[in-house]
Amino acid sequence: MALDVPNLEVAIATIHTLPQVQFWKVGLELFCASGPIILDVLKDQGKRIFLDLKLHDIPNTVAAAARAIAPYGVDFVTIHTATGLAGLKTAQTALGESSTQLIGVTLLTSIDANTLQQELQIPLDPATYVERMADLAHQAGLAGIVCSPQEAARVKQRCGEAFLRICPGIRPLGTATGDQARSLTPNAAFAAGASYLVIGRPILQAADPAKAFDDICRSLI
Ligand SMILES: O=c1ccn([C@@H]2O[C@H](COP(=O)(O)O)[C@@H](O)[C@H]2O)c(=O)[nH]1
Repeated sequence: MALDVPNLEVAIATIHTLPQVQFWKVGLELFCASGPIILDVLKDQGKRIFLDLKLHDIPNTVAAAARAIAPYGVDFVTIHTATGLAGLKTAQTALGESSTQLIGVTLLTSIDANTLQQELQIPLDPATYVERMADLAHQAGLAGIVCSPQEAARVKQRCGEAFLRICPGIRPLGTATGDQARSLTPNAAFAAGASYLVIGRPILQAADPAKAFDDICRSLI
């Protein structure tokens, strides 16, 4: 679950409201507000951690950032695949013996074909662009990628089962799509080959977040 909340106090309250959640994603908003202390809070409670910092810089800088992140002992950390092969490789090497798995963000799930082709002037459809980025991440030795559930099946077929497909852009029926442009329901996402689903607002903004979480889990059985 995405712990997309504004500060440490709200984060702690949210973790207590949803004790059944075992794997939390800490993103830019919370990490900038709280710093690494939120990681200690989650570790003290035995939770798994996905640190979604989406590194994107020159190879020397992403490697230095990865070296600084390694001692946190999180499960996953993200880097944009558009960093390029050299940056992906140096970041992967910089994590060294750490158990943290490096995950490449291929194409943000908020980007649709029109934005990709007209605004960003990339002459590919999203699925083809994601495939290219998945290939780069695979070649660089990363553990997997973030992609939309709409591309999960193609990436699984291309890069193999062991290469993780972590999918945000998850929207249970009847929930607002918001800024997510390439989404699927939880059930359809797993059926398409997602290894992990990342879900934030459909649970956090529900009238009863614990019920929303349980309903999603039940929909997967
Ligand atoms: O391509 C991406 C990469 C990361 N995210 C993150 O996932 C969650 C999704 O939250 P929702 O509220 O369920 O939309 C959020 O933290 C994003 O930063 C993504 O959506 N797409």
